[in-house]
Amino acid sequence: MPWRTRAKAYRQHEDELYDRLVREAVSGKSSGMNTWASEFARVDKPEGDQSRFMNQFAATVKTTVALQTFILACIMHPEWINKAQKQIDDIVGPDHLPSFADRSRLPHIEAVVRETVRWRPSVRFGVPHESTADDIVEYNGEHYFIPAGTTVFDVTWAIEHDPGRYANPDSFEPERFLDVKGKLLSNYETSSFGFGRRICPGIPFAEQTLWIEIAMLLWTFNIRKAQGPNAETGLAFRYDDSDAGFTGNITSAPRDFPAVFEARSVRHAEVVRRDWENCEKDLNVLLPVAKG
Ligand code: HEM
Repeated sequence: MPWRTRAKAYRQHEDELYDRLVREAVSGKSSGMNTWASEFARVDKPEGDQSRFMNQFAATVKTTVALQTFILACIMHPEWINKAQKQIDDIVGPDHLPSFADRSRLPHIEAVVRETVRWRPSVRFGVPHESTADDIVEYNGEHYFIPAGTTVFDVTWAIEHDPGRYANPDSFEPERFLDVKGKLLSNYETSSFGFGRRICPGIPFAEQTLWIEIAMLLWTFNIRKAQGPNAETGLAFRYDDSDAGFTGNITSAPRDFPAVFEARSVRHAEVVRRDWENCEKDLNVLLPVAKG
């Protein structure tokens, strides 16, 4: 069966599954509880069908925002790129794209993924939760009373930018996750995917997706600022990785920016074209390669 027809069938299957999961979450059937999802969906909103909001949340939070953030980091903090590309070149070589089979031997790419979700978390204020009972929380020797019914935000950005945890938190430095021998530090934890019972269940999927996308992008391209004037203003584009450079409500994505992707060599371009042609012909060619 041609891959587009199969992909359509998968998509339909996925939509049905997703709709069912949303219906069960909204009705409280899945957890037997009065969930945030059901409360949110019950209240009439001018935007209409709330399942669309949830759909959009899952879709946009995914890896898209993190990948845009990664590209902005390549442009604004490029100091680490040579080292990461050297590791890819040493391990993978010039004749094929990286695959998951290389993952354990490319700790630098793993560190780039960790730094991407730390540096500018896609959900920087977390997702609001409502406390179900009175609670007392201890923080830095102080005790705080949180009454039942309080809306609580876990401000991921503040945690990931705590200078007590990370030196120069505003700077993109994947090496912070590596020891002096270039091995991954073992004490990794992140708040970028939330906390506790409702922590993001998509973490392995998100990390794997980001890993393979970042590895392939770095293997293939040099990514740099666009030169020359902005077509709209006639001025050089002003890149911005501050708060003002990001936009969104629950998710926080970089504002649109131009980027140049330059194949690292003629050979790299040939390999990518060859793989692209193969996977255009048959998805079965791509999947085993991606699985490694
Ligand atoms: C870089 C990518 C991603 C980031 C930064 C991210 C982040 C988050 C955050 C912060 C939450 C809220 C957790 C909380 O309430 O404490 C969340 C929830 C959720 N995420 Fe993700 N996520 C990502 C990718 C994904 C992917 C790929 C999937 C699905 C395959 C996914 C599925 C979900 C679901 C279903 C929830 C709701 C969980 C619940 O309320 O029980 N996420 N995510």
